[in-house]
Amino acid sequence: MTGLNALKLDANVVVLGKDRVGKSALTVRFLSRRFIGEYGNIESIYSHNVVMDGRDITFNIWDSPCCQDLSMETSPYEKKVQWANGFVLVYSICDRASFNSVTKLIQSIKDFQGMVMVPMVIVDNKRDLNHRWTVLSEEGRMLTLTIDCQFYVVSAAENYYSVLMVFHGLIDRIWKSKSAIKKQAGIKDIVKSMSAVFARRRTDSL
Ligand SMILES: Nc1nc2c(ncn2[C@@H]2O[C@H](COP(=O)(O)OP(=O)(O)OP(=O)(O)O)[C@@H](O)[C@H]2O)c(=O)[nH]1
Repeated sequence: MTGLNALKLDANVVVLGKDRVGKSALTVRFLSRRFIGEYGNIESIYSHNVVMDGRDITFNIWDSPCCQDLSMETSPYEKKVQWANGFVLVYSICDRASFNSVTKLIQSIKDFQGMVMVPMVIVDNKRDLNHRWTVLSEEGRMLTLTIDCQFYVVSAAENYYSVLMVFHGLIDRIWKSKSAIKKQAGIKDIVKSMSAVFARRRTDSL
């Protein structure tokens, strides 16, 4: 269960994207600061505690092989999406189809979560392979403008800090969205108790 108090947050994060875009590389880079090259096809949930901006964050990061991500009708996918508080959507600059699949993922997440504001970030990975690009970073930037989310250009192979920024940015979004939900729930409680008081007064005066 996720929770929010003054300085503590549990965040369930799902990393999604087409095959071989670097989902595991990105996740492992964040968790261990390392790039190990080959990662296999194992589905894993990693738990990781960090302190960010004075907040105690527990990340639960679900890294799964691609094909499950793109079979959007299946219930494991739906379950995963509903479990998440935030999403890292990855494409590779060398793979145009992976960029197109991010657009589909965004739509499916919105459909399953049914929320207006779903915290997500888009990651343009493998920037070290600039000579093999098929997707311009401007295209990724344009995509984020249409859905109000953050955009990161990274190379999981070459740089730890850019990857760290991805998870930093996402946690900020999750934090804000949870605070907004809490506030809304608070307002609803106040409205409920006021309605109860007025209803009681009406019955008393009859
Ligand atoms: N040059 C370069 N290679 C990368 C980068 N990130 C990942 N790779 C390589 O891309 C390949 C796929 O990386 P993975 O992290 O396994 O990709 P994935 O998205 O988890 O793949 P699936 O598990 O098949 O869905 C591996 O050979 C990685 O070494 C990067 O930033 N630059």
